[in-house]
Amino acid sequence: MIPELSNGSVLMKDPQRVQEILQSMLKAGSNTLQVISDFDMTLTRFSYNGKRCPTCHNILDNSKTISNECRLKLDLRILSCLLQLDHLLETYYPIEIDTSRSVEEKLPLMVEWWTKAHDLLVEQKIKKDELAQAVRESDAMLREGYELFFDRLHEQSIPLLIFSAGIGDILEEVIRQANVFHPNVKVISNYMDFDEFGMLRAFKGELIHIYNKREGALFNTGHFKELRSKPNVLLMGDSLGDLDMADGVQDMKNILKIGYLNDKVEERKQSYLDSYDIVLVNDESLEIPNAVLHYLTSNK
Ligand SMILES: Nc1ccn([C@@H]2O[C@H](COP(=O)(O)O)[C@@H](O)[C@H]2O)c(=O)n1
Repeated sequence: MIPELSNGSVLMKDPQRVQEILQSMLKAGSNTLQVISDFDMTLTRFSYNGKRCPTCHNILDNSKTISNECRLKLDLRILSCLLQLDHLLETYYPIEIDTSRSVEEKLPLMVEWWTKAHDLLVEQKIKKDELAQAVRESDAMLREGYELFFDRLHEQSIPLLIFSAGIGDILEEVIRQANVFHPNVKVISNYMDFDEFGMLRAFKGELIHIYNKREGALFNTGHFKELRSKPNVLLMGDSLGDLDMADGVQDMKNILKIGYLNDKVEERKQSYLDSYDIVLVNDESLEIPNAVLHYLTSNK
């Protein structure tokens, strides 16, 4: 067994099954492996020094660049938008992680959250060239060990699909500024549509939220067809909706699912143990995915 799997933050319902999946994937070889990962709160930290870290959406909500400009212009309408975005987070995030509500009950409310937030962002007239500074000034942080994670996947030519219900333009900027946006990384997410003056006017394509990643995966069959020779999947997520991210994979042989349980641990522990092979509780690092990748690529 991988020694790191004995860490205190690691929970497994069936360690024997994890061992079998790992052995089967090792035998198949790392040239048959692809990684599919969620972004917010999976590749990025959930908290740092006791303070919540921002999601892609929050980076814009909290942006000093954007809000300072609004203040300078004394544009109260835009300032009120920023307050409304904060209010949306306070209203809808507790619903997202509420274990007493079913997915069916939450789904329309999640669509409502994403739609209202995107409408408010469009109202703010965000400029494309403000995004890099908003990310630079933000508290967004990739999890500890991210260089090793991204660099090893790149060196070993293992494709990494980042499948996010966040904002693709922001997510790309975060990994670009961290110097890990390597050519083996592909992103499926919500992308901004800018007008000819570089002003945000809409979001492109179908909305991706936390409960429709299956549709998103099936819509992107082209990507998965290209990876037909890679039927072994390491999946990483932080919500139960992330479990659908590999639904487009062609002729899957093995899948190892690693789930970060960041919040409401006691209420959600059992459902995570029932759904993910490895559950990482309050773990702000990529130590376990890195140990798994080290194991799977060690005999190449
Ligand atoms: N207006 C919004 C909508 C969603 N979020 C959070 O973003 C996360 C989605 O991104 P993934 O990379 O995890 O797919 C989701 O968990 C929401 O909490 C937000 O902050 N603001």
